[in-house]
Amino acid sequence: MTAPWSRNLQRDRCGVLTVEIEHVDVATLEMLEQQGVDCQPKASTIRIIQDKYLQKVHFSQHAIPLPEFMQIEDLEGAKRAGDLFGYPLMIKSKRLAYDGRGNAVANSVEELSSAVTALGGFDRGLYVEKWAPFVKELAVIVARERDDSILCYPVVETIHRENICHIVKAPANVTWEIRNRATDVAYKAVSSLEGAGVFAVELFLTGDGQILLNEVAPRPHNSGHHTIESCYTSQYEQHLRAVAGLPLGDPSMKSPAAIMYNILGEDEGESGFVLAHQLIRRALSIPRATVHWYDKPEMRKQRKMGHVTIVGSSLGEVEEQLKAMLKEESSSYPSAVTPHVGIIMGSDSDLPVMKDAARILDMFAVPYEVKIVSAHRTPEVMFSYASSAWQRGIQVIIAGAGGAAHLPGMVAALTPLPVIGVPVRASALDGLDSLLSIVQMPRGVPVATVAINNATNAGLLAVRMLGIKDVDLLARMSQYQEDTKNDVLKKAEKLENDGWESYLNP
Ligand SMILES: Nc1cncn1[C@@H]1O[C@H](COP(=O)(O)O)[C@@H](O)[C@H]1O
Repeated sequence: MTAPWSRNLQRDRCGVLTVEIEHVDVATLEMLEQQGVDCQPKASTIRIIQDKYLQKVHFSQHAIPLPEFMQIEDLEGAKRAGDLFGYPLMIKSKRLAYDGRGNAVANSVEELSSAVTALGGFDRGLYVEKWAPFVKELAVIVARERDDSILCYPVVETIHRENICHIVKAPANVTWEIRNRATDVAYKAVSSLEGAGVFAVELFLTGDGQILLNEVAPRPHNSGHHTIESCYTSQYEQHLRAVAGLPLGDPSMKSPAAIMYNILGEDEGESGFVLAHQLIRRALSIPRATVHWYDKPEMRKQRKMGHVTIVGSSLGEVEEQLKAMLKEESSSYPSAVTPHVGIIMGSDSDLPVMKDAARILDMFAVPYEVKIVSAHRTPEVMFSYASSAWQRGIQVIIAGAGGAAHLPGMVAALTPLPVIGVPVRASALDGLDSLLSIVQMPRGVPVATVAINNATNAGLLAVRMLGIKDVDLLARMSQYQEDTKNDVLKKAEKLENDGWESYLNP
């Protein structure tokens, strides 16, 4: 196949690779210019990509699920579409529709003609779409090689305000099944097109779990800006690799979560610049935030002037930091260090035992939280704690309880995180009751159970689990084992040298 975007690759004497781009849309040009690329595009375009109506026809021919649509040429046609699809009705311009431009909603038949006028009239080339009852908007950046091989980036959630992309959350907070479905539709859509490079596939998630294709942008896209900081290969690098016929890079995320916030012009002119700079100042005080300023000469309301990406260990964490950044009076930000381990126990009477897990985590400098959560006395608290822990960035839960110790098992049933159970000796049965309550879990819901009252081992096991993706932590664990061994060797030597009687009565 031919690669529509690049035919001539040249390397100058300094080794700079020039990619001659032949087919490019206006948004790509803007994007490349923002990245400091000098663009001199040729005039030719690909119809299927430039004309959104034809693009939709193309996708429907490939049985890719999308909202119903039809072309309109006059007011009568628009009214017929309204009768067929109902209101609100989405009216779109076939070309040059992006960043909120080229879309208008008619809420009733009376609003049809003003919506059409707002789009520049029927001569612009319009089509209508049945309103998609979406609960979330998702997007997938898909990279396609010159040899047609395809790689997909993680599914993200895009949040729009007045039709303009406002926030992107990566990965999207949806089930694994929905992520797979979204990736599948994105993959099929890009497979049905021609060309090499990255494509942004915008999708609707409906209330009944359907994924509908909204639009495909054949270029790096706002929904992929986060990849610069959060993925092993940014969408820009990937785009160049793809058009240049070089091997594609790894599209997976190197940080568990990222949030991207578009800096939109809040006011015209100088006062808009002042407001944007205040926001940037706040963004710069967030430890893992990166500011991108596009250096556009003119500030206009709602114009994309730059963006901020915050990466972190969970969506909950980066969302909190973004929230703080957007509060104008805010001067302090939630620390980048969120607890990695949750230590929970059924009662404060368990604390003398459970404190040992906290001591170990302190020793290894692992951030943690300690809470009282009872499966029987505060079941609602237990439910919300366990079901939100993952999103908040907790990676391991240590749960201790005595007697009818149901806390670890119930928590394990409510979270995909590993749960370590500590049987606490709390009753007349000497802890055997809690040991059996914790260890005898049904198949499918595992709890790693330590010995009665041995919260120390729970702490150590949590450190080992976290060490899987933290080489420093694993090295410290190895040192701890070395120190423990040396302690024993020293004692053995002393016993050998002093004899047992003076060892016991020094
Ligand atoms: N199983 C259970 C449910 N809610 C609390 N417990 C456990 O009951 C024991 C006695 O709690 P308390 O001292 O508050 O009476 C504690 O070990 C506590 O984990």
